Amino acid sequence: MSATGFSSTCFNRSCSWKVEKLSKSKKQHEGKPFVKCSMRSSDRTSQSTVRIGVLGASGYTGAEVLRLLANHPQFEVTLMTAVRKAGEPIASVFPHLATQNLPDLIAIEDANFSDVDAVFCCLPHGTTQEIIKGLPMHLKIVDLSADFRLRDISEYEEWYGKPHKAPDLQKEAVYGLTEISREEIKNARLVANPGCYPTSIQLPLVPLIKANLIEAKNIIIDAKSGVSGAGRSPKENLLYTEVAEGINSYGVTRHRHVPETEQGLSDAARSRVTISFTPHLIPMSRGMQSTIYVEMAPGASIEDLHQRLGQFYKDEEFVILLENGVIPRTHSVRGSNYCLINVFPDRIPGRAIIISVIDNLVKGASGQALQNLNAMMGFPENTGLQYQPLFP
Ligand SMILES: NC(=O)C1=CN([C@@H]2O[C@H](COP(=O)(O)OP(=O)(O)OC[C@H]3O[C@@H](n4cnc5c(N)ncnc54)[C@H](OP(=O)(O)O)[C@@H]3O)[C@@H](O)[C@H]2O)C=CC1
Ligand SMILES: CC(=O)N[C@@H](CCC(=O)OP(=O)(O)O)C(=O)O
Repeated sequence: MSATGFSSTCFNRSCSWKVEKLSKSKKQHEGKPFVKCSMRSSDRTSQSTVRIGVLGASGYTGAEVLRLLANHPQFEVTLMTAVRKAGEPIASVFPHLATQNLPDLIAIEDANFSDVDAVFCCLPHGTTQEIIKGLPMHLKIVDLSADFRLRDISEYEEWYGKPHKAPDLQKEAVYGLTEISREEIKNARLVANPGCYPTSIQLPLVPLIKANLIEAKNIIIDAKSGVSGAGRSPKENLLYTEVAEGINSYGVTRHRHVPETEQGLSDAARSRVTISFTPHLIPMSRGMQSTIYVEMAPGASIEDLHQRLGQFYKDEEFVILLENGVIPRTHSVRGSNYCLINVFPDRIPGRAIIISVIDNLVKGASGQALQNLNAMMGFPENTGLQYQPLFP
């Protein structure tokens, strides 16, 4: 019994121990995650618990992994790293996570990876490949950066402008677009989690290209992202004054998600696909929309495209084809792992407009990463991911 005369079961993950309630009012917090486990995390580790490291836990995708894991009964965060924020408790970096029982942030050099079973790498591009190289072989790794997404190392070096530091690891990395590569992901040790734009584009296009319902040429993508897509590190172009009340195109003709997207579409087409892609930064914190203009194959109709996507994703929990005419909105996926898609007739005969929306931090990053680790560890893919969208 706690001082308030009330005890409750720890809400965080698989802990079945009694915990002390922090609030005076039982009614106010009953059944909600406003309880703090009084045990040390090492006491809670049991055989069924998977010990998780979050590298880069003080960034946006790291924070999102932590938020999602609060609802995961088997994954227990035992290691969290940072650079500028190393040494700080998570509550001082992210007060919204203050009620979770999490270890303090430490420098990666001080991490003991033998006490961890799996890691989410939420680190900047280029740093990940060096760090992963030094990790023990028993670890399952989901890398959220772009370091292992491009199979062709020379293409990586061309688009990222530097030599790849772990080309051997690239060979074993599996590209983690879950709904498309599930079987390989299940057996992978290292998964390269897709970029947010490539996720929102490939999910609708891959099934259509595979079924020869659209031409794998003349594909035009106009995409928009919320500002969290650029990470939490301060940058001049991300200042409120630069982003608010405006729209900023960037990476015009040369965004690094072009080769990643073309790689996936080319695999689907079994021939080289090139795309026109222009991303935009828009004044919202999270969310992403890709509006995609395609040429239908001779004889194909909007109904054929709609039917194919509905059929392809009928057993998928997270990819949803909307009813005819319903417009996907970023508000309808905010905070969730869903991708909503729909197909519309273009005024130009023979062409179609496809709209796809995701939350860049969830299906576009941490949610898909958790979906992948679930698959790799043999858990139901939706574990910890059953958040309804936050609307409006
Ligand atoms: N944001 C998004 O929507 C998406 C991001 N991604 C990718 O995920 C990765 C993480 O992105 P995001 O969370 O947005 O980035 P942030 O900039 O928000 O966070 C980066 C994290 O990495 C740490 N870090 C910075 N430099 C180093 C270093 N040299 N060595 C070790 N750790 C370091 C930071 O620590 P500290 O804060 O202490 O400096 C922080 O914890 C990136 O590769 C990004 O491209 C992928 C899909 C979508
Ligand atoms: C708004 C914004 O800046 N977005 C990022 C994309 C974030 C993402 O998906 O992915 P990766 O960085 O992991 O490739 C960009 O355009 O570079």
